[in-house]
Amino acid sequence: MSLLKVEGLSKFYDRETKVLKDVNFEVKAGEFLSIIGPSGAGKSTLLRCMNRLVEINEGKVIFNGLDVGAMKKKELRKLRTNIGMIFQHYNLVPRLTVIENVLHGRFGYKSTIQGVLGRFTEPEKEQAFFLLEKLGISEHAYKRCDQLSGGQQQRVGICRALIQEPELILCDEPIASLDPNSSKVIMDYLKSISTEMGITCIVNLHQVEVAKEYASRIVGLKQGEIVFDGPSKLLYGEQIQNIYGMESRELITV
Ligand SMILES: Nc1ncnc2c1ncn2[C@@H]1O[C@H](COP(=O)(O)OP(=O)(O)OP(=O)(O)O)[C@@H](O)[C@H]1O
Repeated sequence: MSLLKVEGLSKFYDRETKVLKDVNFEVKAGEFLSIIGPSGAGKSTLLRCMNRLVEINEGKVIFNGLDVGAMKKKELRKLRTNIGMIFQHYNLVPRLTVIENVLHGRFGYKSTIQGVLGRFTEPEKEQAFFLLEKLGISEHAYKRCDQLSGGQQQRVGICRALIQEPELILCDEPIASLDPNSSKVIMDYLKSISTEMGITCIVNLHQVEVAKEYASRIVGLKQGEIVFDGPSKLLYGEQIQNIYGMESRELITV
């Protein structure tokens, strides 16, 4: 059974423009999939329909056999603990410490009062440290997040997603704000999360060459439609040109 199924998904923010048009694909547990496409193709919107950060207008998103579009508040909360998310601009609370930001990933398991009071158990704190160590940033645990570099902040974002114990991690342009060295570190960690922990990863990327290097499968989106879906090794110049159009000239070096 597939972990995620997208069936006939369409999305419009206003009546005139359909941002996603009849999108269909399935993701199996353990896959490392990249969604690529030019700016405005609908990559972020597609990712956000999967955990309903944006509402679905037509079609279905099925996660673990459950209809995401039909979920009520409580089910949606449960879904979002099961699906971690990593953002281009990290979405951390800058004035809070690294460890506090990581522990925020446990909010989905808490009552509002426990969350507000920052009541976390010892095993949760130990797990937060374990993850920070795994991601090589435990020495920064008590620093404010805004004292960290972009690459380090993104690693905090990954820890926050992992402490949720998710089955799926959605990554929305995780390296778009990072230099090449930090980008490699982040992509290597995401890959190891997938291979070592068996967590399914869907990664929106601008960089075709990075998608080809890391993802086993690529979905190419153009003006809200899937124009490529297949193994990364089968994505060549012609398909890249089809996805990116005029923008593609500088991309066809892969
Ligand atoms: N909240 C919103 N309200 C109205 N229009 C939106 C909203 N979010 C996105 N759009 C529009 O939907 C289209 C797709 O945007 P989206 O961010 O999903 O594309 P993208 O492929 O992720 O682009 P980028 O790579 O530049 O982030 C764009 O035309 C964008 O302007």
